[in-house]
Amino acid sequence: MTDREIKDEDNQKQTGDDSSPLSPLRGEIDRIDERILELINQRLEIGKKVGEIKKKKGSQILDRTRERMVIERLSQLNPGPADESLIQYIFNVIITATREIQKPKTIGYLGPLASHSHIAALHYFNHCGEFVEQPGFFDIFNNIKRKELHFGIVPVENSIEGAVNYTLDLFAEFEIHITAEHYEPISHDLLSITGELKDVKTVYSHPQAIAQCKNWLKKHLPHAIVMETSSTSNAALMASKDEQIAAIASGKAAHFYNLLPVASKIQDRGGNITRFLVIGGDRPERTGDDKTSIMFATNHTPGALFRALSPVNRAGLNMVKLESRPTRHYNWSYHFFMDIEGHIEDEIVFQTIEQIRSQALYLKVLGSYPIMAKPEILQ
Ligand SMILES: C=C(O[C@@H]1C=C(C(=O)O)C=C[C@H]1O)C(=O)O
Repeated sequence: MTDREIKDEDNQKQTGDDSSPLSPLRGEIDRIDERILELINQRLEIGKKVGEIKKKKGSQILDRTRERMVIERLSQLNPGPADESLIQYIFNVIITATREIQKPKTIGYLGPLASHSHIAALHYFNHCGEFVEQPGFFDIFNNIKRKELHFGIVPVENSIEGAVNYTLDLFAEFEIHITAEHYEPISHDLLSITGELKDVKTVYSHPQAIAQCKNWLKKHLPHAIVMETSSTSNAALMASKDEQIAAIASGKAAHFYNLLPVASKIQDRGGNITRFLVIGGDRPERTGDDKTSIMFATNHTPGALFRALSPVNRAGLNMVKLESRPTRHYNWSYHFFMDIEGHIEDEIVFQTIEQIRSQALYLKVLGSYPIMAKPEILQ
């Protein structure tokens, strides 16, 4: 019997053998889950029909008034013990899925399956939509431009490693706007087929993940061979083919590649967060708590950047980010990427950007979108 089969049997013993007082209750839960599953799918089928009628009538998919009524009615009907906020949370997800199925949006992410970009996309879009694996960041931008994708999600900054230059450079190359920002905590698990430390002879992962788990590996797997892969999800794919290979990858990769955790959260340091940008789709309306991203280039003359930044200071706006990247047209000339608080529809933001434009060689507004709170994470 393999270790995995023994683990499965242990699980069964804990949960499903006939003599356990848990088993009739677990049986009931299974049957209730089947009914919930069937009802969710029925609701989605009806959603599709509603969508067809709306398409014929030329009406909008989203009907906020109706959505509010649905939630309020259920909150009133709710006999408990489910908390009102739980009911609202669950039905908001179901309603989003019912809306999405009427006009599925396509979302591009850097693959393969279970990459950090994929996980960020699933979290940001609440698992609703068609998630399309892309071979590179360039393809995400290019396919949005060609209208093959509605949205894309790309990393722009990591709390430990800093700016993701490749993404910044693509904003210079493409006329693609930012719709939202999303912070994704990055955590590493060690995954393998058996989930047993003693079976692990080789560890695969992306160099960055290996570096972030160095001490753990030294302590728990001092003799293992460590091999680099192009992504953590590629490592998970390798581990799914050989019992002696373990991958440092996200916990979610276990689910996609049918792996078990040997150990969880093995990074030497907590607080690793990546900021992603959602690109494409409609331009978001002003919410009152927004951020505007711009990029510009200045003359290569003394004080040019200082002059370009002075309007921000004069207007009393909060500049929350400034990055520079070589333009790659002329040596020592730079693109500047700046985030300021406020929406381009705020008069003061608009006027300030126009003043920067008058000082710049060129300026492009990348988008105004709601500010997301940075998550506080502990190891
Ligand atoms: C299904 C509909 O489309 C959307 C989804 C809704 C839902 O899931 O209840 C409600 C309103 C719409 O935003 C509908 O209009 O009834």
